Amino acid sequence: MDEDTGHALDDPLRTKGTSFTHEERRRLGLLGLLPHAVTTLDEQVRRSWGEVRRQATDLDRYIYLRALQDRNERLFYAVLAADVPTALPLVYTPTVAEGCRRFSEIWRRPRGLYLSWPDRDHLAEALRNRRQREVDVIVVTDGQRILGIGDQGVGGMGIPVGKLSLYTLIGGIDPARTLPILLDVGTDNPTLLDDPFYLGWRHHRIDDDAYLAFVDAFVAAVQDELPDVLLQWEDFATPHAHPILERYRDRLLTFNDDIQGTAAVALGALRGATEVAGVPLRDQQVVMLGAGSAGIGVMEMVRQEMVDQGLSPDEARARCWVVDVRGLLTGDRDDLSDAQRAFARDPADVAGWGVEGLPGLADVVAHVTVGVLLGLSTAQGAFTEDIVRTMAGRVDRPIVFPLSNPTENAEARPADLDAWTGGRALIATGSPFPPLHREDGPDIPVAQCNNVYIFPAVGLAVTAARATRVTDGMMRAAAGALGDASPALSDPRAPLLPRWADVRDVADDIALAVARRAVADGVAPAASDEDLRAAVRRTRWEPTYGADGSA
Ligand SMILES: NC(=O)c1ccc[n+]([C@@H]2O[C@H](COP(=O)([O-])OP(=O)(O)OC[C@H]3O[C@@H](n4cnc5c(N)ncnc54)[C@H](O)[C@@H]3O)[C@@H](O)[C@H]2O)c1
Ligand SMILES: O=C(O)C[C@H](O)C(=O)O
Ligand SMILES: [Mg+2]
Repeated sequence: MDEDTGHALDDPLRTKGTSFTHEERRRLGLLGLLPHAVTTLDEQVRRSWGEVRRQATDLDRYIYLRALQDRNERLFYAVLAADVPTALPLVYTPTVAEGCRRFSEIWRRPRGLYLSWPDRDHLAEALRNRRQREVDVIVVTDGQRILGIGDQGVGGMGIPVGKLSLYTLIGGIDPARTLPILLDVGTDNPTLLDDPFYLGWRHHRIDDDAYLAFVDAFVAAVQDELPDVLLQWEDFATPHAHPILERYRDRLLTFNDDIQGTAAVALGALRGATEVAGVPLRDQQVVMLGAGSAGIGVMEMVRQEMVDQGLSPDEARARCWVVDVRGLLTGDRDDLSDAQRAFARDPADVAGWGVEGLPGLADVVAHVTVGVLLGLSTAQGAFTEDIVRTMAGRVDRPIVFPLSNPTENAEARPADLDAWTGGRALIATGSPFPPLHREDGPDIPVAQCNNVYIFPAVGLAVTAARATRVTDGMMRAAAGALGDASPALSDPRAPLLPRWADVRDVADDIALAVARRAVADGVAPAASDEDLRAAVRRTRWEPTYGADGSA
């Protein structure tokens, strides 16, 4: 935003509202425009939390906080920082799902860029109209696969907005340098197409070559305008997610959060879990329910980790089982993508099971000593009592991660998993759940195995280190540093992932590890550890008021 023409009171990046001092009010032409009292940021934060609590529903809290973000960004981030565990589910998963569903109904003010198919010949012009001149991070979606709730069309914008607010809260990226983008290529959601208030382009989705040409044109415009930006792909449908990542990953500073960020957080959580279970990943049989971009992304990294732990690629593959809506991925199926085919089992592996047709999850768990059960399937309740009890009958500490979002899509509820396994299950979920109750001690928080532990730190790392690519090694480094920070490594009763109170410190550690790896991989300028640590510290933006109204 142009600082010279904007009014300090109305510019969300500059305003302090009632915290402008009397001297600033005189100097900035604000005298008389505010009530007399001068409040501190801390008082504004407490007052805002009172307002948040007073709202009737979480959707109302989301609307309140989004409006605050549009009004006064520093206050918004100070509010979030004051109570991260309470704020996170309100601005992010799961409430953001409702915010996306009802996007057109609750619309207030524009934020970010809407690049629509009818404007396809003017994408560069639209990009030049952005309010932020310099941009460190773009999060872009086309709204087709929002969390586990499907096609939300233009309503998908809630996701880039929410993700970028966590880039700032957790990764310290300056909010003035973040840009949410929605590629509006239509929607196939009949409810939205029939909704008189729908704000997107009312048309069925453009697909195939025309879609790819549109994405190409978008990327070309970004490369022209913002060549150094980190471009994060988010919530693209699986048939587009992998091809898009492969198309651009060697040409841009880019990654797909659902594929790579999810893999890194899952591997990080598995570190503490396998440690407590006393069985390293290389000795586990791992089952994934769901063969979409998220599930396959996680299994790729799991397999790579098994190889790093000493297995051959074939031995590692033999420990991986992937089940989708039809059943087990097997080599005789003709409906698998290349990425899925890498996990297809030889039909001979299961021939002796006596199952007619493709084995399902229950069959796999009945015939294999499964130690790790992961869910990225969107299938509510798919980890049934029978399946979990069978698993728990074979292994001492079953590792069970129902990772689908939002809450209602989870494959199981932690309290049920806890009950069915007599408290032996090692659990992490994608969405937040209440802590597990213990008669003989304090409640145990359930780790939220969500890529929010990863992407803000990756953004901080590439910005600080001035990286030009996101390599697989950098994502592995993120997983490793997160795993090292697991509270379960020192206390087997502790959650598998760091507490929210520590998440910003952990992001610094992850960022340092990722930056180091970027230098080692030759995709960032040479720098010592000390330089990188200083760069991470320097890059971090904090939600405080400057000495006057101009900063
Ligand atoms: N925790 C996290 O950080 C995180 C990150 C990314 C994605 N996710 C969640 O993962 C889920 C999947 O995302 P995606 O992009 O891979 O989706 P997707 O729709 O591409 O894939 C879903 C997969 O699950 C399978 N499936 C669907 N119903 C099933 C059923 N009843 N039984 C067995 N398999 C079934 C499908 O065949 C498909 O392979 C979403 O809910 C998303 O929110 C969570
Ligand atoms: O957005 C989230 O909460 C995680 C993940 O990116 C998802 O798509 O579910
Ligand atoms: Mg996502």
